[in-house]
This record gives sequence, C-alpha cells and structure tokens, in this order.
Amino acid sequence: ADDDEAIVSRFQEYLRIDTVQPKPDYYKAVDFLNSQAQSLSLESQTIELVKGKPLLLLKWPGSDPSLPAFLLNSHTDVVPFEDSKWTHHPLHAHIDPHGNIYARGSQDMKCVGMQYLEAIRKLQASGFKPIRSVYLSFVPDEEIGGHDGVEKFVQSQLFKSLNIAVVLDEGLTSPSESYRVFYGERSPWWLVIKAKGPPGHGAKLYDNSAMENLLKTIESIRRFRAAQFDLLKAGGIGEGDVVSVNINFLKAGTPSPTGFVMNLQPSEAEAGFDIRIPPNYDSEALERRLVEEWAPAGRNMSFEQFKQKFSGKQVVTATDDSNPWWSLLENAVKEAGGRTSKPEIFPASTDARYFRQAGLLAFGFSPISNTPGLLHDHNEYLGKDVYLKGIDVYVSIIKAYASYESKSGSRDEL
Ligand code: MET
Ligand SMILES: [Zn+2]
Ligand SMILES: [Zn+2]
Repeated sequence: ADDDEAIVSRFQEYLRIDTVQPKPDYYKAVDFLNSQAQSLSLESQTIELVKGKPLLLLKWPGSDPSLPAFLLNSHTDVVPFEDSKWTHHPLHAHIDPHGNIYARGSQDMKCVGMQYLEAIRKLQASGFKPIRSVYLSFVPDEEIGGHDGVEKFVQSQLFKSLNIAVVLDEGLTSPSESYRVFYGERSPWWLVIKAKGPPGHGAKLYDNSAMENLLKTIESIRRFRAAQFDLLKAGGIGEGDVVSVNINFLKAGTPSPTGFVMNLQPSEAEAGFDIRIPPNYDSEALERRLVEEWAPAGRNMSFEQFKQKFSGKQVVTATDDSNPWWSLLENAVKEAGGRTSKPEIFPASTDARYFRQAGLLAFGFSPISNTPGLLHDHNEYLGKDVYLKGIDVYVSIIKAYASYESKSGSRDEL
C-alpha cells in the first residue's frame, strides 16, 4: 500500500542519518525525529544534560495525568562498521529484492524508535486517545555506556517529575516466530589486565617475562570461559544465564619504524576483556578470582576498569502476576497475532539497567522475529514486512498500556 511505502521510506530516512559512534550527528537525528513529532502533535523538548549530546523527550498526554506514565525508550547512536565488508553501504538503507533493508541500526535500534512513532501515527488515525501519558525518549550514547545519556537522565529532576512506572527498551531479534522479551540483563565489566616482566634477548628462555605472565592469565581466563560456555552448550539455559568473557584486544611488543622488534622480549603486555555477569551470579567470587588468579600482584600483574566499572548485582523486573505490565505486554503481543517466548536475561547491556536501578520496571523488547541476529555485525538488515508487523505489535502494546486504568502499577507498589 501507499501507506506502507511512506512508512518504510521514513525508516530509511532515519537510517541514513550518520549517528555512528564515536562522532554521531545527534542534532540531525533530533531534527528529523522532531519533525516526525510535530506531524503527530506530540509535546517535545530537547534536553542537553551534556553539551553536544541532545536527548529528545516527547509526550503524548493522557487524559488522566494522575496515573503514572510509561516510557518508550530508544537510543539514536549506532556502532561503527567496516563498510568494505558490507554488500550494501551501511548508511544507504538499500532495499534488496527480498525486501530486506540493509543499514547499521536497522536492528539496533533505529527500527524500534521509528516503530514507536509509526504506531502512534496509526493509533491517532484510528481515533484512539490515551488515558495514561506516553513518553518517548530518544537518547544519546547508549553504545558507549550511556553515561552521558540515560545514566544522567534518570538522575535529573525532570525525569523524576515525569512519574514513569514502566519502560520499554530494546531487545534482540528472534530466529523463530516468537518474539524474545528481557526482564533483566547481565552486568557489563570491561577490564584491562596488564603484565610486566624483565625484558631480554629474543633468543633467551627465562621465566616471568611480561608476555609469559599475560599468557598464564589468558590461559586461566580461557579455562573459565570454556567452563561457562560448556554450561550454555549443555542446554536448558540462555545466553544471559552464564558469564561471558572475551579477549577483545591484545597489546604488546616493542614498536619499530618497520613494525615490531622481533628479537626483544617486551617488558609490558596487556589484554582487554569484555565480561558480562548474570544478575544472580556470585560476583564476589569472580572479583576474588581476578585478584588471586587473573591479575595477581605477585606475578607483576595489575588491572584497570575501562569505562564499564563493575557495579554489582542488577535488579530484575518481575514477570509474574505481581507485575500487571507483564501480562498486559504478553496479551497485547498475542492480540497483534504474535507470541512471546519465555522471558530472558539480556546477554549484553542496554539503557534499561539504569531505569531498573532507578526503581522502574523495564522490559527489553524488539518486535523482530524470523530474523538472524546481526546487531553490531556486518550486513545488519531488517525485512520490510517484519518492520511493518512490528508497528502493529506496538499499536497493540501502546493501546493496552495507555488504556490501563488501575492506579497501581509502579514499582513502589509492587
Ligand atoms: C556496556 S555499555 C553498552 C553498550 C552495548 N549496548 C553493549 O552491550 O555492548
Ligand atoms: Zn542497542
Ligand atoms: Zn548495540
């Protein structure tokens, strides 16, 4: 239909805005989103908690302002890409003959941000009026930790004054027909482990060189990683239920103008690890392991936390009868002809963790079924039909949430 074409081309327009880290054009994104908001007569304000990093807050006011509101959150930034490895340029939003839209952010998560707006457009066209207020936030910097985005937003007086009970944020794609929903997530912990040791001739065998020290740590971490991976492979649990550890950079060697010096054992070596810890994991045991086994000072080792400091246990959101927003969500998806699978722990990290820490209820949900997970990967794409179907799912959810009249439903009361 004509409508669908216009909907898809608005999505393409958003995907074509270069909001790639580390230099996202946030103003261009906010201008575009604001023009959409204007066409929907939404109230709008742009908040700059940090200069150069605008956060767009929109409101569709409900008829009963005494009821707690709900928030639809999405981040405007996307992760970088290696465009030479893509079949279509990641900022062109090319649609192939199968109807797949190729772009960075097509799954993570410009789709969701636009789907919220399109769902509101459809609801308005149908004459629907919300009882509870609907807020939409388009936030910066999620992909670099959210420190200048949602972390500061939830601490602001403005945020506290919004009286929000429940938040929807991003989820993950599902390879099957049913949608995935997340009620909690793992704690991110980014660690740099450094080794020192005596330098020496490249031909000499001796103990305790920096390289040998670092490799001992790497061997030990890899055994731990394998044990966690085995638990996952054994089945019955999800990706978010075990600890993941990956070495994502290695740095060592003595540089020379022609590369690296080959016959010199370096005095320093370091490795960077991305670690994600499930909410109910004994994190103290892990911290002990770090100090005693992975970075023992006695072996000339030290460690540093890189941006994602370990912050202990994560709060999770209830998915039983104590939380009315859970069954409202489940039923709304059903009414739109979809199905949710058993709620999971999100294996990576999202801004939802800041909302949960601030005492709000939050679900991670991206209505993307029958699609391979290509977040942060080459050739990220989303099928046009999956995108359009997702809008109808949000129509159903927003309708259910915005018409829920009970006074209760905020975390304090549950
Ligand atoms: C740890 S900050 C979050 C960045 C990104 N969403 C990730 O999970 O890697
Ligand atoms: Zn994301
Ligand atoms: Zn991401």
